[in-house]
Amino acid sequence: MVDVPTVVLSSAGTLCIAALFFTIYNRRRAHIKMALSLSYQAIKNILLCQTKEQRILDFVLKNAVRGDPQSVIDNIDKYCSQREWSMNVGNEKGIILDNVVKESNPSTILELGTYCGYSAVRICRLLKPGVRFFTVEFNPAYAAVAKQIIEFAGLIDKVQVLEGSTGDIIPQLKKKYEVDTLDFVFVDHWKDKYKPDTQLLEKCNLLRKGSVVLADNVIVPGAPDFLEYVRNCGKYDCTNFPSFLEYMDEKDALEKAVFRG
Ligand SMILES: C[S@@+](CC[C@H](N)C(=O)[O-])C[C@H]1O[C@@H](n2cnc3c(N)ncnc32)[C@H](O)[C@@H]1O
Repeated sequence: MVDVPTVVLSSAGTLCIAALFFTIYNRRRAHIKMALSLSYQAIKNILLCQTKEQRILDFVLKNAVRGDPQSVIDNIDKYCSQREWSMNVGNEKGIILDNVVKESNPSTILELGTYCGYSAVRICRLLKPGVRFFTVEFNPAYAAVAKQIIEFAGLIDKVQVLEGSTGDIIPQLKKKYEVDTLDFVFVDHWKDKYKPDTQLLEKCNLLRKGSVVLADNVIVPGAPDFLEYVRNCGKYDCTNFPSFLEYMDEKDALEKAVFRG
């Protein structure tokens, strides 16, 4: 015999659980999609005995034009939008990055987080001769792929890939790399390091009045402590550039913080 109160209660319970899952999915949609995509890639890596970054490199070597940075960028975007999601800044935010680089016309640039070298190629293709560009990466496998991609793009003379953690390398920039101050910093490494590394740049006197700090992914994965700091510490003039997460239909943004000196 059907027990009506039990059926009603269990249906209500099922509905509540479904609503809860739906809410969590909606709030964390980008994170869930990324996690699913990365799990699929991890299985593919094991089956093919090759990393995704090596597959990106192979695709570039096979399809892009040697010495043509734009064709390198286009082919990375093609691979990552059509085949395997990757954490490059991507084309939509890349256009904002291009505009901020062009308008600040930098002579000395630091990038925190190289990965496969996509943004390094993207930035360096816009730079006049003689500009110094340093990019920091602590994963040796990523740094090796980045160097090959940068070399293929014809930009190896413009770029110094510094292998190590940002916390170790930033304090060495003045003495070891003869950097006076930085005109432009692209912050795109692990999000919990955005705020401490920005403060480290200040502490090491690497920022001057007008230095531009441009941070990616301030919405997804998000860097709330960094945003709170640059917007409220009184040392920066901030502008937010809303956009979309690389290769996904999810809102993200870049934050530009100009040091007041
Ligand atoms: C989002 S990816 C960089 C993407 C790249 N800027 C682009 O758009 O093509 C972040 C990279 O930062 C590196 N990374 C994270 N924390 C770091 C740290 N503290 N020091 C050096 N590299 C770091 C990671 O290994 C990863 O390759």
